[in-house]
Parts: sequence; structure tokens; C-alpha cells
Amino acid sequence: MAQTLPLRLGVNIDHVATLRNARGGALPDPVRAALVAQEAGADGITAHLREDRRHIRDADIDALMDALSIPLNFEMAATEEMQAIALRHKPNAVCLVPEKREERTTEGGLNVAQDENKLAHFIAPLREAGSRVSIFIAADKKQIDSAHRIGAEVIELHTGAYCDAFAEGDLETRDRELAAMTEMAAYAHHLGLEVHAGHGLTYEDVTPVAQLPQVQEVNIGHFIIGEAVFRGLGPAIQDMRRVLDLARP
Ligand SMILES: CC(=O)[C@@H](O)[C@H](O)COP(=O)(O)O
Ligand SMILES: NCC(=O)COP(=O)(O)O
Repeated sequence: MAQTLPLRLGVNIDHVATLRNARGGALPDPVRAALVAQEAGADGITAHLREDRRHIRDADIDALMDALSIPLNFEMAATEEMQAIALRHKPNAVCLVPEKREERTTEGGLNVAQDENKLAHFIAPLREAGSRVSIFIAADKKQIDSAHRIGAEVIELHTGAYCDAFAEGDLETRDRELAAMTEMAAYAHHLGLEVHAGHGLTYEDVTPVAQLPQVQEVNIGHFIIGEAVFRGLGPAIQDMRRVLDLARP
């Protein structure tokens, strides 16, 4: 039986910034949200500086780096502009994410296989600067092999299709997506990659993902920020922690 590893909870605060930006001005402050998350027991904070700055902005990253005592997982596209920002800040982790300007949210995993050489050169300075490089990726063997070859240390499995199928009651797709993640989490771990998972996870659908023994971190944002509207951010995070602990005692 596979050894079960500890499971960290990373809280993504992007959508506090979405709310702020809907109105302009400074409120609600994503850095305050990150500090509440830290206080509530989050093991890390995730923030995605999109190229179009639709939620997190450059100044948020500056302030998060100053304010946090838990690690920052800096999600970004593989562009020169973002690389320069990451090299200036040297966050604990840099997670490379595909971006389409017109998409509503991150639609799929990064196509590492298509750009292996370019990405290998892209991540080398980030690793030299001390950031752990993670690739946001589909549960696909070809992509995982490429992530391994370019020298990434971590993969984050995109759970979005699984979560959508779960919400829609499409059991066939849900089970197929979960089976692919189960197999690919074991495969990536066997290659020596650390395995994370995230996108669209909720209290209802997180348990089977948290029970994958190789998954060491889940990153959850949109749902937690939505729950916080009703119950407060600290309690919403503490409840997610309880669900994870029940799934993975
Ligand atoms: C990479 C990922 O899944 C999330 O961080 C997501 O990018 C959150 O922001 P969006 O909702 O803008 O996609
Ligand atoms: N990388 C996934 C993430 O950070 C959180 O995604 P979501 O829970 O906001 O969909």
C-alpha cells in the first residue's frame, strides 16, 4: 500500500481581489484575507498574477511577500514579464499556469510537452533563485513525463473537470477524471515529483482527492471565498481543514 503523506491546505485569495476590483478602490483587501487565512491554519497562500491583472495586482504580490510568514505559491503564466516579477520576489513556489485572455477561469493544464525546451530554459533561473517550480497540469502521462524532464519539482493536477462533473452529477466523467488523477498521482510520485491538486474544489468533492495518498497539497480558493461571504473566512477555512483531516487522518 502507498505511504500516505501529510496534506497541506493552500488558500487562494484571488477572488477577494476580484471583489475589490469590481468596485475599484482598496476593499476588500486580499492581503488581509491572506493574514486571516494564515491565522485560521492555512499552510500556504496561493495568488495568481494574471497577465490582464483581472484580480491580483503587482502591489498585492509586493504586500503578500512582506506580510506573510507562511509560504506564497505564486501562480503565473510562463512569460518574460512574470519571470522577472518572480525573480524579484523569489517566492517559495512558482506554479506555471496556462492563460487565455478571454477565458473565465483556467481551463486546462499547461501543455509542457509542446514547449519542453522553452520551458526547461524558463524554469532554470527560477529554480536557481530558490523557488520550487510547479506545473499546473492535466492528469496526462505525456505531460507529466515532460514536466519531469524539464526539471519541475512539483505538479499540480487540475481538478476542474472532476469538480464540474461532480457538480453536474455526471458520474461517468467524475469517475473517469478521478481514476486518471489516481493513476497519475502515483506515477508522478514514482518519478520523484511532489503532487498537488486544485481548481474548483469544495467541501463536497474534495474528499476523494484528499484521499489520494501521494497528494501533498490542495489549493482551494473560489469556493472558500464564496463560503466566507456567509460564514466568515476563518470558519470557512477551518471547516475545509476539518474535511481534509477526516479524509486523511
Ligand atoms: C490556476 C488556478 O486554477 C487558479 O489559481 C485560478 O487561476 C484562479 O484564478 P481564475 O479564477 O482567474 O482562473
Ligand atoms: N491552483 C488552483 C487554485 O489555486 C484554486 O483554484 P480555485 O479553488 O479558486 O478554483
